[in-house]
Amino acid sequence: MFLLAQLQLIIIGDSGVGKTSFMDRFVDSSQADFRQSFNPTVGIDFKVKNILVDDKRVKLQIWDTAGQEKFNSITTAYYRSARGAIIMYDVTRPQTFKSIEKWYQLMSDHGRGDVEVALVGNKCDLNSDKKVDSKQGENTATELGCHFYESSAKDNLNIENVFMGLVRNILVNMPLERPPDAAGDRGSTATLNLESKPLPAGGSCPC
Ligand SMILES: Nc1nc2c(ncn2[C@@H]2O[C@H](COP(=O)(O)OP(=O)(O)OP(=O)(O)O)[C@@H](O)[C@H]2O)c(=O)[nH]1
Repeated sequence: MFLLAQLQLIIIGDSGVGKTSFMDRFVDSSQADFRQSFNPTVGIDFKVKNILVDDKRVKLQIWDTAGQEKFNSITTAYYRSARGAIIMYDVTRPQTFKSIEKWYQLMSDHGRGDVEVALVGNKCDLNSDKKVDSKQGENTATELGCHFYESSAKDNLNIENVFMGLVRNILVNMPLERPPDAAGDRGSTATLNLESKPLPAGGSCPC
């Protein structure tokens, strides 16, 4: 049976942690030139990517939010429609790690009760400047009841694992619609009973 899901995911976290770079890398992994310059997001932006998860077609709409606090009233309005949220910090800036609590609280206040969350420590390519230990990230993820990864948008490390892991966890509990061209009975729905696949071993950065 060919099933289709449309999912909205949102990326939140302090300004400069790498949210835009992370989304851009996922949507276009062949990106030859990593953008070193920093152009803070104004308000909110989104990109779409179709993916195949365990032979199911999924259309992802990824919302990239501005990390600057002055945009919070705009960005939180988008939390409600997100099935999955990536809360990101920068492993070289402890202040961005401290902010996780604030972002998680905002998500709890404005998001869906069943939102699936992934905690991501980005910029793990900057190993010599790393100031937030992987263990701290793991412990916080355990407290929040979510999965933990370290990533590098620059070196394209762990990015696909984050998105695939998040989507798999969402799909386990989600009824999927058959696309009209594949369903004899238009508009009918089918419940997909996906087995929860173990997340890739070692979400931590190998660098
Ligand atoms: N070394 C390194 N630099 C990164 C990485 N990801 C992003 N950067 C750099 O960090 C800076 C900020 O990246 P952005 O992706 O614009 O950050 P953002 O979180 O979207 O920022 P806001 O839009 O203000 O919320 C840019 O100069 C990027 O080149 C990474 O994995 N490694």
